[in-house]
Amino acid sequence: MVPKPKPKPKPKPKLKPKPGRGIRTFGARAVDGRLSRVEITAPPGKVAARGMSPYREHAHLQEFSTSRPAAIIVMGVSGCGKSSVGALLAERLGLAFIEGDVLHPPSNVEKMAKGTPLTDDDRWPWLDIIGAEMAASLKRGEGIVVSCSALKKVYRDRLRAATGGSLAFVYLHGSRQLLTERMGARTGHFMPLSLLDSQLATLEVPTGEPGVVTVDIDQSVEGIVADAMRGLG
Ligand SMILES: Nc1ncnc2c1ncn2[C@@H]1O[C@H](COP(=O)(O)OP(=O)(O)OP(=O)(O)O)[C@@H](O)[C@H]1O
Ligand SMILES: O=C(O)[C@H](O)[C@@H](O)[C@H](O)[C@H](O)CO
Repeated sequence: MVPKPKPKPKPKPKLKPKPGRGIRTFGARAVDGRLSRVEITAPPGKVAARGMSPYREHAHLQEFSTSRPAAIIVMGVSGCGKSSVGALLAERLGLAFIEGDVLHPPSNVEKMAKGTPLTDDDRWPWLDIIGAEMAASLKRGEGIVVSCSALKKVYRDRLRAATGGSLAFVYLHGSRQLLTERMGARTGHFMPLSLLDSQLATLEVPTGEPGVVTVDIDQSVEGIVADAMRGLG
């Protein structure tokens, strides 16, 4: 009896990437003040990797529609330079700037002007107005810089929640002596120097919280803004 020839094993199909489908990876970069998620697609069969030269020339950068505008709060106690730094930072980033003090209910400003520190209950409505303004900007697809004391962690967390969590803080840090000098030299502002100690006592330093850049204010406004921009990345 002649043995039957064994059937030839079928050749395994070669794994072929589907046309046009490279392997994708993601990164982030700042474009015109917006934090953008970028897609890097390598040609079929290659692994995409940011900065890896063999594939770099094939890499295809594509901005995603999920790119998020930047939302930044410049924070700290009275007289630390929030308004001066916030305005210049916004200009440098090409973003709008909101002076948070103008959003205080008039009763809050009257209270501070009389030398009485604000309470949590005074600040909640104000923080909610700031949060709503920032959220509205982001919804329109616009980045925004706001000056706001944001002295306690609960206040910052409320602002983070209002903006969907994508909020950066630039914390302006300075000595009591320097703050006293700057507040003392300032004229025509409702905030009396006598409230500085209550501001410092209320401050919960944010260093170490996510998205916080701490900058020393013992330098020019330009220097502070340059440090802030480096820290923001
Ligand atoms: N880096 C700096 N060097 C010198 N002077 C500064 C600097 N930053 C701010 N100033 C001055 O210090 C004073 C306080 O600054 P600014 O009003 O910007 O602080 P602020 O944090 O917005 O204060 P507030 O919260 O009380 O409104 C102003 O007179 C401002 O011109
Ligand atoms: O939370 C607060 O106690 C206030 O926001 C103050 O910080 C002032 O608004 C500001 O500093 C103006 O001088």
